[in-house]
Amino acid sequence: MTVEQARALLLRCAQPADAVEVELVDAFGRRLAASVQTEEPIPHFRRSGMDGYAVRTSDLANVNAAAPVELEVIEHIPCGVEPQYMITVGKAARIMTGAMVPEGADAVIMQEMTELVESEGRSIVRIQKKVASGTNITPIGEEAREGTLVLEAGERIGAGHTAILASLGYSRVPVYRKPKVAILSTGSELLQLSDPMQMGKIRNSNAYMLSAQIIAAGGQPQLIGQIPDDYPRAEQMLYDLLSSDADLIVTTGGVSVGDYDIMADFFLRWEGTTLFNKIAMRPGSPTTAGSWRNKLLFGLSGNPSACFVGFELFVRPVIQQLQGAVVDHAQTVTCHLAVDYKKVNAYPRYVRGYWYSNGGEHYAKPVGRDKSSAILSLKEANCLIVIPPTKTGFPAGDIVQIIPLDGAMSK
Ligand SMILES: Nc1nc2c(c(=O)[nH]1)N[C@H]1C(S)=C(S)[C@@H](COP(=O)(O)OP(=O)(O)OC[C@H]3O[C@@H](n4cnc5c(N)ncnc54)[C@H](O)[C@@H]3O)O[C@H]1N2
Ligand code: MOO
Ligand SMILES: [Mg+2]
Repeated sequence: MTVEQARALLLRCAQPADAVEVELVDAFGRRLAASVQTEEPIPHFRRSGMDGYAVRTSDLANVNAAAPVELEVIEHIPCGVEPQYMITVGKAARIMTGAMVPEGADAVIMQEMTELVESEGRSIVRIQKKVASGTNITPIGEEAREGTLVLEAGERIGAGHTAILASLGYSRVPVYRKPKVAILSTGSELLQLSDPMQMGKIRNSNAYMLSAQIIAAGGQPQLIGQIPDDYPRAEQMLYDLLSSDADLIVTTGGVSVGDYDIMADFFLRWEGTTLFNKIAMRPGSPTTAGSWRNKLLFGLSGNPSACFVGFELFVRPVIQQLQGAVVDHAQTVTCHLAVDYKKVNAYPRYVRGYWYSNGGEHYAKPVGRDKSSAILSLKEANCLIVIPPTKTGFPAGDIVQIIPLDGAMSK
């Protein structure tokens, strides 16, 4: 099965979770659970774009430096105040940026183009230049008419979304619930983080790496712990988790063909439907997944880098779709290979890489050690470079696609 086929199968099984309401200040990074329309036009009143004077341009039709026009200033209009008077022939109003333009006025002339004269207790503004009708006035509805769809369900709330929600009066926002993702690690070699090192054993790094990846994807990780490679115990634990309130279950380790690869056995024997247990890719070829009563169970590889890649390609899009995101395909960026890639591959390879721009072009190069068992190179990677199957490798300069790793598998 190809990566694309496997993703399509998984995404067919993932329905958005229910919605919850959160305070607007807590909504950043969450996904909207409802679309948002304007109730009023934006802006909802004619707004001045400058500090100056609201005028009738017909009063300035014949104005020039030799023949200035003098208008009587009948009102001062600060922001937030409704004007009291209409501007009629020969009149003007002092007005501030953001304030409501009075009836009758059809332009705002900026203060720097005018001169204010006080004469017999009256304020007179002297103008020497013409302005076009509409100058420095933002018309009603310039940005959006009443009833405009401004945000769609599933969009991720950023700073701009927050400004829109605030201006529309959303102190609380409907967002999708964070999917709960249970993480279970398998392996008799696994130590707790605080355990002293023992010969032949390792600490359980995958669970914590996955926890970080789940948070980055918008999910809520549940660290269930680790179990030895003991089939009856694993089976009991897995059915308990499948019946729990977790939205997804992710396991690590034990999916290959080894004597103690208990997850591979489980996926052969369980009551659920195994969607795939082998993917045409490296690393992570033994990545396995299935569904049990509409709940997905992922068996990711134990090898840290294979586990990482399996999560990015398959679990991340599911977590995103559970929050209403539209996940159609992995979003890739076209780059030049910055160095030769000479490894022979029978399958597409998702190489941990670093991508950057130089002279207006994007480049990507593999980082560190490319082995599935590697841990240290993971922190260097900001992308996965997609290397198609090759018998000869690719020279530097060739075009490749990359998948950015800044949480950007989909918009
Ligand atoms: N004869 C074959 N051997 C292997 C094959 C194969 O096709 N034929 N596939 C290889 C590939 S590819 C991969 S990937 C791995 C998959 O291994 P498993 O998913 O079965 O994982 P384990 O056997 O449990 O462990 C592998 C490796 O990862 C370490 N590990 C496990 N859990 C963790 C953890 N929580 N944190 C950190 N590291 C972990 C474990 O100690 C092992 O070193 O199989 C190849 N073999
Ligand atoms: O598929 Mo394995 O992840 O290459 O090492
Ligand atoms: Mg194994």
